[in-house]
Amino acid sequence: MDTSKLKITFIGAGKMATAIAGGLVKSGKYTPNQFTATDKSEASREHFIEKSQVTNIIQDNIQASKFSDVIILAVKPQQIEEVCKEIAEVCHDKLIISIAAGTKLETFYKLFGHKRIIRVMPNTPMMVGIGASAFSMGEQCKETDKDICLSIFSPVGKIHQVEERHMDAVTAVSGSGPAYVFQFIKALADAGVQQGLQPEVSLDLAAQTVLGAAMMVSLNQGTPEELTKAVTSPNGTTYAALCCMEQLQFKETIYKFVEAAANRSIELGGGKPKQA
Ligand SMILES: NC(=O)C1=CN([C@@H]2O[C@H](COP(=O)(O)OP(=O)(O)OC[C@H]3O[C@@H](n4cnc5c(N)ncnc54)[C@H](O)[C@@H]3O)[C@@H](O)[C@H]2O)C=CC1
Ligand SMILES: O=C(O)[C@@H]1CCC=N1
Repeated sequence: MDTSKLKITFIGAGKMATAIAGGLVKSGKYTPNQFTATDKSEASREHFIEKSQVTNIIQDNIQASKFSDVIILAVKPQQIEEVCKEIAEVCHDKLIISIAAGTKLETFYKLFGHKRIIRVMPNTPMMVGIGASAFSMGEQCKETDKDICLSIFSPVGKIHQVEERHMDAVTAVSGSGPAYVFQFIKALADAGVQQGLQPEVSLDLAAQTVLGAAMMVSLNQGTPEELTKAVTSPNGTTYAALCCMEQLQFKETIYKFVEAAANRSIELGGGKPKQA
């Protein structure tokens, strides 16, 4: 679709809005002047301008919403209600996209008095064009609204449509996921230092290893099981490490922290976390 005339406003110009706008400008699919952003914090406004190249940033949410086709709600879940109540009067004819964790479509239907809402869960690697997002469509969205959503999130990564009941799981896997991977890279690099490597060499080897392994899965070079097998020589070094991982219940540990994130997403949406 032709997105060259699309006007998009971010309400909240924090880390995630910066990643989306910055990634889209870098992709060349959008120009900085197609975006407007608002933020109450001067530090956030300065950071957004520096990282995204978008300079059209103000403090007035109503003014910023009035003249845009699409409003992306990028404040914390705790600020969503206040912000929606503030801008609802100028958003009757606008496509609303929320990226807030937990907050349900049903909540937005009540706050805006219409159902032309899309709930998206993106992640920060959008900033470098390798994001992972999923979305659920509100009941009054037009087919062209889906095209608009794809035109915003697909130039900077992969995107899947999911049923809204799966959004808590998406949030726990790919929304929060970059943080788990950063922790893994840091721990792998620190372990290398413990084994005698220089810190910068170890960090580079760890990050490049995660990048390469993820690319192999992403490019369908094999399933994670097959690819693991190809690294593992009988009674070799990888085998020794994998035995240790199993003993330490590596997989079960991951299940547990992903469950903690999903439960928090359920809570943020006003629901009751599932019992383990
Ligand atoms: N950071 C991440 O990796 C991801 C975040 N999200 C969601 O994105 C949303 C934003 O998260 P972040 O960017 O991390 O938070 P952030 O704290 O970096 O950004 C939120 C911004 O909203 C501003 N703000 C607060 N009240 C406002 C108001 N009334 N009007 C205008 N601006 C206001 C704050 O000053 C802040 O700069 C959250 O709802 C979060 O659940 C979703 C996926 C990933
Ligand atoms: O931590 C959070 O609540 C947000 C949602 C997904 C990633 N960051």
